Amino acid sequence: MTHFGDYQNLIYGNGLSGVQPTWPVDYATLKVRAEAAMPPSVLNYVQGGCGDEFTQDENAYAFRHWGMVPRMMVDCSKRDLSTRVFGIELESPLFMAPIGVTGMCTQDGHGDLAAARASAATGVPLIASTLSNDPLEAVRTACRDTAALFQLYTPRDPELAASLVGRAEASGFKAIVVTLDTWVTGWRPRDLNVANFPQLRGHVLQNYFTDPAFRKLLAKPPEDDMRAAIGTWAATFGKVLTWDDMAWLRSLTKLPIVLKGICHPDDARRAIDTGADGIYVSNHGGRQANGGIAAIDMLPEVVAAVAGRIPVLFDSGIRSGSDVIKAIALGADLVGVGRTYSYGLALGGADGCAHVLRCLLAEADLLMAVNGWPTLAAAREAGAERTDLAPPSRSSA
Ligand SMILES: Cc1cc2nc3c(=O)[nH]c(=O)nc-3n(C[C@H](O)[C@H](O)[C@H](O)COP(=O)(O)O)c2cc1C
Ligand SMILES: O=C(O)C(=O)c1ccccc1
Repeated sequence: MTHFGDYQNLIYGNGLSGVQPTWPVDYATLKVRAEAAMPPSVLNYVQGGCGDEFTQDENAYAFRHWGMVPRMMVDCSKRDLSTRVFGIELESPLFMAPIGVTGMCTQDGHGDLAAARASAATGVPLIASTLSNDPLEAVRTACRDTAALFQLYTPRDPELAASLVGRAEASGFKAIVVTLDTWVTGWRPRDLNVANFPQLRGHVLQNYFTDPAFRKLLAKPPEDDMRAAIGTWAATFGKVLTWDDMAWLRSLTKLPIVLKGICHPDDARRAIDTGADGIYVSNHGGRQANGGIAAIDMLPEVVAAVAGRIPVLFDSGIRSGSDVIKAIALGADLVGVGRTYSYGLALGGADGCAHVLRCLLAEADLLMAVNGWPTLAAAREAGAERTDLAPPSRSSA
Protein backbone atom coordinates (compact mmCIF):
# COMPACT_ATOMS: atom_id res chain seq x y z
CA MET A 1 0.00 0.00 0.00
CA THR A 2 1.43 3.37 -0.95
CA HIS A 3 0.58 6.87 0.17
CA PHE A 4 1.53 9.01 -2.78
CA GLY A 5 -1.03 11.61 -1.69
CA ASP A 6 1.08 12.34 1.40
CA TYR A 7 3.24 14.58 -0.77
CA GLN A 8 0.42 17.10 -0.49
CA ASN A 9 0.59 17.00 3.34
CA LEU A 10 4.33 17.55 3.13
CA ILE A 11 3.90 20.64 0.96
CA TYR A 12 1.23 22.19 3.19
CA GLY A 13 3.23 21.21 6.31
CA ASN A 14 6.34 22.92 4.97
CA GLY A 15 4.22 25.99 4.29
CA LEU A 16 3.46 26.24 8.02
CA SER A 17 7.21 26.65 8.58
CA GLY A 18 7.42 29.24 5.81
CA VAL A 19 8.92 26.83 3.26
CA GLN A 20 7.49 27.07 -0.23
CA PRO A 21 7.85 24.31 -2.85
CA THR A 22 11.08 24.76 -4.84
CA TRP A 23 9.38 23.83 -8.11
CA PRO A 24 5.81 24.23 -9.38
CA VAL A 25 3.31 21.43 -8.82
CA ASP A 26 1.34 21.99 -12.04
CA TYR A 27 2.31 21.57 -15.68
CA ALA A 28 1.46 25.07 -16.91
CA THR A 29 3.72 26.80 -14.36
CA LEU A 30 6.43 24.16 -14.75
CA LYS A 31 6.48 24.75 -18.49
CA VAL A 32 6.80 28.53 -18.10
CA ARG A 33 9.66 28.11 -15.60
CA ALA A 34 11.44 25.59 -17.85
CA GLU A 35 11.08 27.92 -20.83
CA ALA A 36 13.02 30.55 -18.91
CA ALA A 37 15.67 28.09 -17.73
CA MET A 38 16.50 25.94 -20.76
CA PRO A 39 18.95 26.91 -23.51
CA PRO A 40 16.82 27.78 -26.59
CA SER A 41 18.20 24.97 -28.77
CA VAL A 42 17.36 22.29 -26.19
CA LEU A 43 14.00 23.89 -25.39
CA ASN A 44 13.03 23.98 -29.08
CA TYR A 45 13.96 20.36 -29.53
CA VAL A 46 12.14 19.15 -26.40
CA GLN A 47 9.08 21.32 -26.70
CA GLY A 48 8.59 21.20 -30.45
CA GLY A 49 6.66 18.78 -32.57
CA CYS A 50 5.76 18.01 -36.13
CA GLY A 51 4.31 20.60 -38.52
CA ASP A 52 2.12 23.25 -36.88
CA GLU A 53 1.91 20.99 -33.82
CA PHE A 54 -1.80 20.31 -34.22
CA THR A 55 -1.45 16.67 -33.15
CA GLN A 56 0.90 17.55 -30.31
CA ASP A 57 -1.61 20.08 -28.93
CA GLU A 58 -4.51 17.72 -29.55
CA ASN A 59 -2.80 14.96 -27.53
CA ALA A 60 -3.08 17.03 -24.36
CA TYR A 61 -6.33 18.80 -25.22
CA ALA A 62 -8.20 15.55 -25.97
CA PHE A 63 -7.98 14.48 -22.31
CA ARG A 64 -10.56 17.18 -21.66
CA HIS A 65 -13.29 15.45 -23.57
CA TRP A 66 -12.99 12.30 -21.47
CA GLY A 67 -14.81 12.63 -18.14
CA MET A 68 -14.77 10.46 -15.03
CA VAL A 69 -17.73 9.86 -12.71
CA PRO A 70 -17.02 9.51 -8.96
CA ARG A 71 -18.56 6.91 -6.67
CA MET A 72 -19.36 7.65 -3.03
CA MET A 73 -19.52 5.65 0.21
CA VAL A 74 -16.56 3.48 -0.78
CA ASP A 75 -13.75 3.01 1.74
CA CYS A 76 -10.83 4.62 -0.05
CA SER A 77 -8.82 5.49 3.05
CA LYS A 78 -6.08 3.30 1.55
CA ARG A 79 -5.40 3.10 -2.16
CA ASP A 80 -3.40 0.47 -3.95
CA LEU A 81 -1.93 1.75 -7.21
CA SER A 82 0.39 -1.20 -7.58
CA THR A 83 0.54 -3.36 -10.66
CA ARG A 84 2.59 -6.21 -12.15
CA VAL A 85 3.77 -6.14 -15.75
CA PHE A 86 6.33 -8.45 -17.44
CA GLY A 87 6.91 -10.04 -14.03
CA ILE A 88 7.93 -6.66 -12.56
CA GLU A 89 6.19 -5.49 -9.37
CA LEU A 90 5.51 -1.76 -9.56
CA GLU A 91 4.13 0.59 -6.92
CA SER A 92 2.25 2.56 -9.55
CA PRO A 93 1.45 2.41 -13.28
CA LEU A 94 3.50 5.54 -14.03
CA PHE A 95 6.73 5.36 -16.06
CA MET A 96 9.15 7.78 -17.70
CA ALA A 97 8.93 7.57 -21.51
CA PRO A 98 12.21 7.40 -23.42
CA ILE A 99 13.55 10.88 -24.25
CA GLY A 100 16.65 10.94 -26.40
CA VAL A 101 17.93 14.31 -25.26
CA THR A 102 17.45 13.69 -21.56
CA GLY A 103 21.22 13.98 -21.21
CA MET A 104 21.05 17.59 -22.42
CA CYS A 105 18.23 18.60 -20.09
CA THR A 106 20.59 19.17 -17.18
CA GLN A 107 23.43 21.67 -17.27
CA ASP A 108 26.11 19.06 -16.58
CA GLY A 109 25.07 17.00 -19.63
CA HIS A 110 24.35 13.96 -17.48
CA GLY A 111 20.56 14.21 -17.49
CA ASP A 112 20.23 10.50 -18.25
CA LEU A 113 21.88 9.68 -14.93
CA ALA A 114 19.74 12.32 -13.19
CA ALA A 115 16.56 10.75 -14.63
CA ALA A 116 17.81 7.35 -13.47
CA ARG A 117 18.39 8.74 -9.98
CA ALA A 118 14.87 10.18 -9.96
CA SER A 119 13.63 6.73 -10.92
CA ALA A 120 15.58 5.17 -8.07
CA ALA A 121 14.20 7.76 -5.63
CA THR A 122 10.56 7.37 -6.64
CA GLY A 123 10.23 3.78 -7.90
CA VAL A 124 8.93 5.13 -11.22
CA PRO A 125 10.62 3.06 -13.93
CA LEU A 126 12.63 4.71 -16.69
CA ILE A 127 12.57 3.58 -20.29
CA ALA A 128 16.13 4.51 -21.22
CA SER A 129 16.50 5.79 -24.79
CA THR A 130 19.09 4.46 -27.23
CA LEU A 131 20.06 8.13 -27.59
CA SER A 132 21.95 8.92 -24.42
CA ASN A 133 24.81 11.01 -23.13
CA ASP A 134 25.84 8.19 -20.79
CA PRO A 135 26.20 4.53 -21.72
CA LEU A 136 23.20 2.33 -20.99
CA GLU A 137 25.15 0.30 -18.41
CA ALA A 138 25.72 3.42 -16.29
CA VAL A 139 22.08 4.49 -16.65
CA ARG A 140 20.89 1.03 -15.55
CA THR A 141 23.20 1.13 -12.52
CA ALA A 142 21.91 4.56 -11.48
CA CYS A 143 18.32 3.20 -11.44
CA ARG A 144 19.42 0.98 -8.53
CA ASP A 145 16.54 -1.26 -7.34
CA THR A 146 13.92 0.26 -9.62
CA ALA A 147 13.28 -1.77 -12.76
CA ALA A 148 14.23 -0.17 -16.08
CA LEU A 149 13.37 -0.89 -19.72
CA PHE A 150 15.56 -0.20 -22.74
CA GLN A 151 14.21 1.59 -25.82
CA LEU A 152 15.74 0.44 -29.06
CA TYR A 153 16.15 2.53 -32.17
CA THR A 154 16.86 -0.42 -34.43
CA PRO A 155 20.03 0.28 -36.41
CA ARG A 156 20.30 -0.80 -40.05
CA ASP A 157 23.41 -2.78 -39.16
CA PRO A 158 22.15 -6.08 -37.67
CA GLU A 159 25.33 -6.69 -35.66
CA LEU A 160 24.98 -3.29 -34.01
CA ALA A 161 21.32 -4.00 -33.23
CA ALA A 162 22.25 -7.33 -31.65
CA SER A 163 25.04 -5.68 -29.68
CA LEU A 164 22.83 -2.94 -28.22
CA VAL A 165 20.14 -5.45 -27.25
CA GLY A 166 22.74 -7.81 -25.79
CA ARG A 167 24.24 -5.01 -23.69
CA ALA A 168 20.76 -4.03 -22.44
CA GLU A 169 19.98 -7.60 -21.45
CA ALA A 170 23.39 -8.13 -19.82
CA SER A 171 23.10 -4.96 -17.75
CA GLY A 172 19.71 -5.89 -16.29
CA PHE A 173 17.06 -4.04 -18.29
CA LYS A 174 13.75 -5.88 -18.04
CA ALA A 175 12.31 -5.40 -21.53
CA ILE A 176 13.20 -4.08 -24.98
CA VAL A 177 10.90 -1.33 -26.25
CA VAL A 178 11.24 -1.14 -30.03
CA THR A 179 10.22 2.24 -31.41
CA LEU A 180 8.51 1.84 -34.78
CA ASP A 181 7.64 5.40 -35.79
CA THR A 182 11.04 7.10 -35.99
CA TRP A 183 13.30 5.49 -38.59
CA VAL A 184 13.12 8.93 -40.25
CA THR A 185 12.65 12.30 -38.50
CA GLY A 186 9.29 14.03 -38.86
CA TRP A 187 9.11 17.60 -40.21
CA ARG A 188 9.88 19.83 -37.21
CA PRO A 189 9.75 23.54 -38.04
CA ARG A 190 11.09 24.76 -34.68
CA ASP A 191 14.34 22.83 -35.22
CA LEU A 192 14.45 23.41 -38.98
CA ASN A 193 14.12 27.18 -38.55
CA VAL A 194 17.34 27.21 -36.54
CA ALA A 195 18.92 24.32 -38.49
CA ASN A 196 19.55 22.38 -35.29
CA PHE A 197 19.44 18.61 -34.88
CA PRO A 198 21.40 17.64 -31.73
CA GLN A 199 22.44 14.16 -32.88
CA LEU A 200 24.15 15.58 -35.97
CA ARG A 201 26.22 17.76 -33.63
CA GLY A 202 27.46 14.63 -31.84
CA HIS A 203 25.13 14.84 -28.84
CA VAL A 204 23.48 11.82 -27.17
CA LEU A 205 25.41 9.21 -29.17
CA GLN A 206 27.35 7.59 -26.30
CA ASN A 207 25.61 4.21 -26.65
CA TYR A 208 26.99 4.07 -30.19
CA PHE A 209 30.45 5.45 -29.45
CA THR A 210 30.94 2.90 -26.65
CA ASP A 211 29.67 -0.02 -28.71
CA PRO A 212 32.19 -2.52 -30.12
CA ALA A 213 29.98 -3.30 -33.14
CA PHE A 214 29.63 0.43 -33.92
CA ARG A 215 33.35 1.07 -33.50
CA LYS A 216 34.04 -1.75 -35.95
CA LEU A 217 32.20 0.30 -38.59
CA LEU A 218 34.66 3.20 -38.15
CA ALA A 219 38.08 3.70 -39.72
CA LYS A 220 39.16 5.78 -36.69
CA PRO A 221 37.70 5.90 -33.15
CA PRO A 222 35.15 8.69 -32.52
CA GLU A 223 37.73 10.45 -30.30
CA ASP A 224 39.99 10.87 -33.37
CA ASP A 225 37.39 11.60 -36.05
CA MET A 226 34.10 12.77 -34.60
CA ARG A 227 32.73 13.97 -37.95
CA ALA A 228 33.13 10.53 -39.53
CA ALA A 229 31.63 8.82 -36.46
CA ILE A 230 28.55 11.07 -36.63
CA GLY A 231 28.27 10.35 -40.36
CA THR A 232 28.35 6.62 -39.66
CA TRP A 233 25.68 7.07 -36.98
CA ALA A 234 23.44 8.93 -39.45
CA ALA A 235 23.97 6.26 -42.09
CA THR A 236 23.09 3.39 -39.77
CA PHE A 237 20.44 5.00 -37.54
CA GLY A 238 17.01 4.00 -38.77
CA LYS A 239 16.05 0.56 -40.00
CA VAL A 240 12.65 0.39 -41.68
CA LEU A 241 11.01 -2.45 -39.81
CA THR A 242 8.24 -4.65 -41.22
CA TRP A 243 6.30 -7.49 -39.64
CA ASP A 244 8.77 -9.91 -41.23
CA ASP A 245 11.45 -8.52 -38.87
CA MET A 246 9.64 -9.74 -35.77
CA ALA A 247 11.26 -13.19 -35.93
CA TRP A 248 14.70 -11.56 -36.18
CA LEU A 249 13.98 -9.20 -33.26
CA ARG A 250 12.76 -12.17 -31.23
CA SER A 251 16.01 -14.02 -31.96
CA LEU A 252 18.03 -11.17 -30.40
CA THR A 253 16.73 -11.50 -26.84
CA LYS A 254 14.86 -13.50 -24.26
CA LEU A 255 13.47 -10.27 -22.78
CA PRO A 256 9.88 -9.19 -23.42
CA ILE A 257 9.55 -7.13 -26.61
CA VAL A 258 7.24 -4.10 -26.55
CA LEU A 259 6.27 -2.36 -29.80
CA LYS A 260 6.10 1.43 -29.40
CA GLY A 261 3.99 3.53 -31.73
CA ILE A 262 1.07 1.16 -32.31
CA CYS A 263 -2.14 3.16 -32.77
CA HIS A 264 -4.35 0.99 -35.00
CA PRO A 265 -6.25 -2.00 -33.59
CA ASP A 266 -5.28 -4.18 -36.58
CA ASP A 267 -1.60 -3.42 -35.92
CA ALA A 268 -2.13 -4.42 -32.28
CA ARG A 269 -3.61 -7.77 -33.36
CA ARG A 270 -0.76 -8.29 -35.82
CA ALA A 271 1.78 -7.47 -33.12
CA ILE A 272 0.33 -10.17 -30.87
CA ASP A 273 0.18 -12.67 -33.75
CA THR A 274 3.86 -12.08 -34.54
CA GLY A 275 5.00 -12.52 -30.95
CA ALA A 276 5.05 -9.07 -29.29
CA ASP A 277 4.90 -9.18 -25.49
CA GLY A 278 3.53 -5.65 -25.07
CA ILE A 279 1.82 -2.91 -27.07
CA TYR A 280 2.78 0.74 -26.56
CA VAL A 281 0.14 3.17 -27.82
CA SER A 282 1.87 6.45 -28.65
CA ASN A 283 2.18 8.97 -31.44
CA HIS A 284 5.58 10.07 -30.16
CA GLY A 285 4.04 13.10 -28.48
CA GLY A 286 3.06 14.51 -31.89
CA ARG A 287 6.72 14.88 -32.92
CA GLN A 288 6.69 12.52 -35.86
CA ALA A 289 3.44 12.88 -37.82
CA ASN A 290 1.15 15.90 -37.74
CA GLY A 291 -2.56 15.70 -38.56
CA GLY A 292 -3.09 12.59 -36.47
CA ILE A 293 -5.83 11.76 -33.99
CA ALA A 294 -4.94 12.39 -30.34
CA ALA A 295 -3.27 9.29 -28.88
CA ILE A 296 -5.74 9.02 -25.97
CA ASP A 297 -8.62 8.82 -28.45
CA MET A 298 -7.01 5.79 -30.10
CA LEU A 299 -6.39 3.94 -26.84
CA PRO A 300 -9.85 2.36 -26.26
CA GLU A 301 -9.95 0.63 -29.65
CA VAL A 302 -6.46 -0.78 -29.24
CA VAL A 303 -7.31 -1.97 -25.72
CA ALA A 304 -10.40 -3.72 -27.11
CA ALA A 305 -8.34 -5.41 -29.83
CA VAL A 306 -5.70 -6.57 -27.35
CA ALA A 307 -8.47 -7.91 -25.07
CA GLY A 308 -6.18 -8.37 -22.07
CA ARG A 309 -3.82 -10.76 -23.85
CA ILE A 310 -0.69 -8.62 -23.30
CA PRO A 311 -0.02 -5.36 -21.44
CA VAL A 312 -0.85 -2.04 -23.09
CA LEU A 313 1.43 0.91 -22.37
CA PHE A 314 0.38 4.44 -23.24
CA ASP A 315 1.95 7.89 -23.65
CA SER A 316 1.43 11.21 -25.45
CA GLY A 317 -0.22 14.18 -23.79
CA ILE A 318 0.07 13.23 -20.11
CA ARG A 319 0.30 16.48 -18.14
CA SER A 320 -1.26 15.63 -14.76
CA GLY A 321 -2.16 12.87 -12.33
CA SER A 322 -5.74 13.06 -13.51
CA ASP A 323 -4.52 12.34 -17.08
CA VAL A 324 -2.70 9.27 -15.73
CA ILE A 325 -5.86 7.92 -14.14
CA LYS A 326 -7.95 8.70 -17.22
CA ALA A 327 -5.58 6.62 -19.31
CA ILE A 328 -5.92 3.78 -16.79
CA ALA A 329 -9.72 4.15 -16.88
CA LEU A 330 -9.53 3.90 -20.67
CA GLY A 331 -7.64 0.62 -20.43
CA ALA A 332 -3.88 1.31 -20.25
CA ASP A 333 -1.82 -0.92 -17.97
CA LEU A 334 1.09 1.52 -17.69
CA VAL A 335 1.13 5.25 -18.41
CA GLY A 336 4.17 7.19 -19.58
CA VAL A 337 5.04 10.82 -19.12
CA GLY A 338 7.43 12.56 -21.51
CA ARG A 339 8.09 16.29 -21.77
CA THR A 340 6.68 16.92 -18.29
CA TYR A 341 9.59 15.18 -16.58
CA SER A 342 12.14 16.80 -18.91
CA TYR A 343 11.07 20.16 -17.51
CA GLY A 344 11.60 18.87 -13.95
CA LEU A 345 15.11 17.76 -14.93
CA ALA A 346 15.87 21.12 -16.49
CA LEU A 347 14.77 23.01 -13.38
CA GLY A 348 16.18 20.80 -10.67
CA GLY A 349 18.07 17.77 -12.00
CA ALA A 350 17.26 14.47 -10.30
CA ASP A 351 15.44 16.23 -7.43
CA GLY A 352 13.34 18.38 -9.77
CA CYS A 353 12.46 15.33 -11.82
CA ALA A 354 11.53 13.32 -8.72
CA HIS A 355 9.35 16.24 -7.60
CA VAL A 356 7.45 16.19 -10.91
CA LEU A 357 6.89 12.44 -10.62
CA ARG A 358 5.75 12.75 -6.99
CA CYS A 359 3.27 15.48 -7.97
CA LEU A 360 1.81 13.29 -10.73
CA LEU A 361 1.53 10.36 -8.32
CA ALA A 362 0.03 12.47 -5.54
CA GLU A 363 -2.63 13.93 -7.80
CA ALA A 364 -3.41 10.47 -9.20
CA ASP A 365 -3.68 8.97 -5.72
CA LEU A 366 -5.87 11.76 -4.34
CA LEU A 367 -8.12 11.58 -7.40
CA MET A 368 -8.63 7.86 -6.82
CA ALA A 369 -9.45 8.62 -3.17
CA VAL A 370 -12.08 11.20 -4.07
CA ASN A 371 -13.49 9.14 -6.94
CA GLY A 372 -14.03 6.10 -4.72
CA TRP A 373 -11.55 3.92 -6.61
CA PRO A 374 -9.32 2.02 -4.18
CA THR A 375 -7.47 0.13 -6.92
CA LEU A 376 -6.50 0.51 -10.57
CA ALA A 377 -8.99 -2.27 -11.34
CA ALA A 378 -11.74 -0.10 -9.88
CA ALA A 379 -10.67 2.85 -12.05
CA ARG A 380 -10.66 0.64 -15.10
CA GLU A 381 -14.06 -0.80 -14.29
CA ALA A 382 -15.50 2.70 -13.83
CA GLY A 383 -14.04 3.86 -17.15
CA ALA A 384 -14.26 7.36 -18.59
CA GLU A 385 -16.95 8.78 -20.80
CA ARG A 386 -16.62 10.83 -23.91
CA THR A 387 -18.21 14.22 -23.36
CA ASP A 388 -18.88 17.11 -25.68
CA LEU A 389 -17.51 19.68 -23.27
CA ALA A 390 -15.68 22.38 -25.19
CA PRO A 391 -13.32 24.15 -22.80
CA PRO A 392 -12.31 27.66 -23.79
CA SER A 393 -8.55 27.33 -23.56
CA ARG A 394 -5.99 25.06 -25.13
CA SER A 395 -3.27 26.13 -22.73
CA SER A 396 -2.76 22.56 -21.46
CA ALA A 397 -0.59 21.67 -24.47
C1 LIG B 1 12.69 15.58 -26.73
C2 LIG B 1 12.08 14.25 -26.97
C3 LIG B 1 12.89 13.18 -27.34
C4 LIG B 1 12.32 11.93 -27.54
N1 LIG B 1 13.15 10.86 -27.80
C5 LIG B 1 12.62 9.63 -27.91
C6 LIG B 1 13.46 8.51 -28.05
O1 LIG B 1 14.67 8.61 -28.02
N2 LIG B 1 12.87 7.31 -28.22
C7 LIG B 1 11.50 7.14 -28.25
O2 LIG B 1 11.02 6.03 -28.42
N3 LIG B 1 10.70 8.20 -28.05
C8 LIG B 1 11.22 9.42 -27.88
N4 LIG B 1 10.39 10.48 -27.64
C9 LIG B 1 8.94 10.26 -27.50
C10 LIG B 1 8.56 9.94 -26.05
O3 LIG B 1 8.99 8.66 -25.69
C11 LIG B 1 7.04 9.97 -25.84
O4 LIG B 1 6.42 9.15 -26.80
C12 LIG B 1 6.44 11.40 -25.91
O5 LIG B 1 7.29 12.34 -25.32
C13 LIG B 1 5.11 11.40 -25.17
O6 LIG B 1 4.48 12.62 -25.30
P1 LIG B 1 4.49 13.79 -24.18
O7 LIG B 1 5.81 14.45 -24.32
O8 LIG B 1 3.34 14.61 -24.61
O9 LIG B 1 4.30 13.14 -22.83
C14 LIG B 1 10.93 11.74 -27.40
C15 LIG B 1 10.13 12.82 -27.01
C16 LIG B 1 10.70 14.05 -26.77
C17 LIG B 1 9.81 15.18 -26.30
O1 LIG C 1 13.40 13.55 -31.19
C1 LIG C 1 12.77 12.51 -31.14
O2 LIG C 1 11.59 12.47 -30.83
C2 LIG C 1 13.43 11.25 -31.44
O3 LIG C 1 13.16 10.33 -30.76
C3 LIG C 1 14.34 11.11 -32.59
C4 LIG C 1 15.51 10.37 -32.46
C5 LIG C 1 16.35 10.21 -33.55
C6 LIG C 1 16.04 10.74 -34.77
C7 LIG C 1 14.87 11.47 -34.89
C8 LIG C 1 14.01 11.65 -33.82
